Amino acid sequence: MMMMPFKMSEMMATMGSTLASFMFVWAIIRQYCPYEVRRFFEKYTERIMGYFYPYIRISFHEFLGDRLKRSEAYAAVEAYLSANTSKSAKRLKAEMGKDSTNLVLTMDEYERVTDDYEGAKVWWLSSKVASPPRSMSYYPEQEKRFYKLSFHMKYRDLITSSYLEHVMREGKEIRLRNRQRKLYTNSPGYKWPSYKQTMWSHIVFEHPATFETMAMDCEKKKEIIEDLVTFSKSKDFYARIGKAWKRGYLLYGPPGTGKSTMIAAMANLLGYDVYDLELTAVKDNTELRKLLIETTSKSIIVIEDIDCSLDLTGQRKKKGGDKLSDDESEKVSLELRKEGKEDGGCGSSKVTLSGLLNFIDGIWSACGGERLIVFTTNYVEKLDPALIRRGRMDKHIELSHCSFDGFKVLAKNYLKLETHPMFDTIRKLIGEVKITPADVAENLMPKSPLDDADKCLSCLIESLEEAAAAMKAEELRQSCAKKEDEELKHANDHIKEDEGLKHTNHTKENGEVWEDLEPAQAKNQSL
Ligand SMILES: Nc1ncnc2c1ncn2[C@@H]1O[C@H](COP(=O)(O)OP(=O)(O)OP(=O)(O)O)[C@@H](O)[C@H]1O
Ligand SMILES: [Mg+2]
Repeated sequence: MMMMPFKMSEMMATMGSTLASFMFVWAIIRQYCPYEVRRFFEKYTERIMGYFYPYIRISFHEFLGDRLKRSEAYAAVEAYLSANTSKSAKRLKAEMGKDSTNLVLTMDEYERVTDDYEGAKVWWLSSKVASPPRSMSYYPEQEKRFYKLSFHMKYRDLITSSYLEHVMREGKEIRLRNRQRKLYTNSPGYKWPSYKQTMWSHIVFEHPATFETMAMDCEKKKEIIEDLVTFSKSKDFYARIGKAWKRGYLLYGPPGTGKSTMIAAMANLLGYDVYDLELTAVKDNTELRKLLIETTSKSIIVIEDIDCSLDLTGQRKKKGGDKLSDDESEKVSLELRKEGKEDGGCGSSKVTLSGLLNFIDGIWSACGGERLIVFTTNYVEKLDPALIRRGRMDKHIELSHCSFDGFKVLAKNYLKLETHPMFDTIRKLIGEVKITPADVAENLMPKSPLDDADKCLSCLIESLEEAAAAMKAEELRQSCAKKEDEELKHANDHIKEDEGLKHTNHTKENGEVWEDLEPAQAKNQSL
């Protein structure tokens, strides 16, 4: 028993010196050995350490295997750490954020930060390893970045079930908030070369329109905003009622009333991407379905001017307007193909109404979820009722001529005016004439640096007066035309009456006919 302390201290000394020599060897290996040797030692030291080490470690690699796509989990961790730990980290990396307006700070390489979650302490390390150069590799760099999460094994359940879920959820939300939104198109002019797998091409979506800047009735605006926000928060509701999480909007009204502007405002309100679908460039229903599958969630699929996009009956029309038979249609198709005109370009689409209906609410339409489908048209009455029935186009929104409320929004946007002595005149005139918000906006736009608010408002009043005069002249012309029509009709009726008396045909019971006789004379003859 007396020997124990001595033996213990001796043992400790031996262990210490072994560890020191091990560390020394390890330092030399790290410094001078080639990658393969280093990796070999790393593997075995990690295994040995694993037996004694009370901590659990989880790695999140930026690229998994040979995949070129960045790992979603890594990106979520990166976003989470940049938002939650950039205040505690001492070494940070700065990168330009979206819109190139602000800097985003993230942990620098080999930086370690701590995080607390329900009483558990965890450590995050940002690191990278050098991977061996591959003979067939396309990319020259061989650094693989990863995050390592360490925590005590007593928190295993808490961390693996709850903390990681929390990190992923928050990270994804932060990424969504910070991401550059995109405007996609399937137009052939923008198509990727065929080796690219996607059918959509995109640019950054930067439209500045918001509901605040939209000129329209305040109540209607509020209702639309509430509808959109409710939709975006209704994932569970849609799941409960067994309906795909999507909603159709039909925007209709004359040109220049803000249909396209409203789509941009919707995208900006909800933070969605926009897929601008050019139907005439879609070859057939199969291609339409492929396009649908390639859209992501949190997006708006837009078909503008749906009434003139296609003949959505599934059949081509002859020049005279009659439908072609299937055979004739196929013949035309072949001819067009021979002439090289039917290659997916405009006007050669074989998308049918049923294909489009399937696109909107067929089984495939449920993939992805959280999507708005928006149609715009100037002529709602031209559309097939099946296309716009509730359930497909759930909300019909009419965008109409500019009201005084609408004008006030535009005056605030363009001239920073909330009130002005000229507003009364404008209120009176705008109630009498039909003017689109686009026309009002054009009048309020300063045309030279010297144009002030008074000049712009006078310009608008002038336009409104001209429109009022034109409207009165048109009303007068119409009432004159109506009067003339009535007089003409009256005169014609008289003539017909006279002629009716002179030229009535009279038939005897035996079938003989007397013509050009007065009715009384004819009656006498028949007797
Ligand atoms: N309601 C509105 N609020 C604010 N600006 C508007 C509104 N309507 C039109 N504008 C202005 O007019 C321009 C044209 O509007 P927009 O393209 O949205 O009209 P539209 O209804 O889509 O027309 P079209 O039927 O011809 O496609 C926009 O750039 C915008 O500046
Ligand atoms: Mg438009």
